[in-house]
Amino acid sequence: MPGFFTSIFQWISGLFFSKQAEIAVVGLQASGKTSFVNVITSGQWSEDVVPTVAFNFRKIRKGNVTMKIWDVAGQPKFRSMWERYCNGVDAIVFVVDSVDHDKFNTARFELHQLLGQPTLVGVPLLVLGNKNDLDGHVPVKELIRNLQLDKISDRPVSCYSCSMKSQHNLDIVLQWLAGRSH
Ligand SMILES: Nc1nc2c(ncn2[C@@H]2O[C@H](COP(=O)(O)OP(=O)(O)OP(=O)(O)O)[C@@H](O)[C@H]2O)c(=O)[nH]1
Ligand SMILES: [Mg+2]
Repeated sequence: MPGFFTSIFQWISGLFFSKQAEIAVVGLQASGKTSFVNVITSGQWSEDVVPTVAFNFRKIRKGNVTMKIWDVAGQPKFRSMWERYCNGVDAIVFVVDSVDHDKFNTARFELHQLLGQPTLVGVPLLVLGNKNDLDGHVPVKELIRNLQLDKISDRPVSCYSCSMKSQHNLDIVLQWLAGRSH
């Protein structure tokens, strides 16, 4: 019976205190965007993820926060779509494969190109250095340097090292996202 009253209380407080956050997840192909969305949605890690074509849309509820998430494809032919999905969101999540050193230059170029769009001025940015379960991953400090995140001054910027596979740091990532809700 106490469980019943707790559920009723949670339902009622959800009605009065519910918040929303709309989030766009972008980054180069195979950086782990879909894995990120899968893990935070279902808590399930899987090696078998197919490359995204165009985009996936997911809606999830974490506590009293409902998140609408655009998981946008990262292959070159889809990158011109990123701006459209980032326009009007509460946060942009840019996922980087922190082991794939050869792609840091391209990631930096695409990120700064995106942030240079007049429609996206001021939108908060979260950069995730993913795959830190693997040897050779770069730490946050190096990622900040490689992606020139210190040159971004027109919006709040955060950067975390994480792993979708081990779920390392996903708690602080979710906290950061919940902090963008309104
Ligand atoms: N070891 C490890 N592998 C990961 C991690 N996250 C994702 N992967 C793997 O990286 C590959 C690409 O993951 P996806 O989630 O499909 O990447 P994506 O960014 O959505 O790729 P596109 O949809 O093509 O843009 C898959 O084989 C995943 O299993 C991680 O944290 N650690
Ligand atoms: Mg994908």
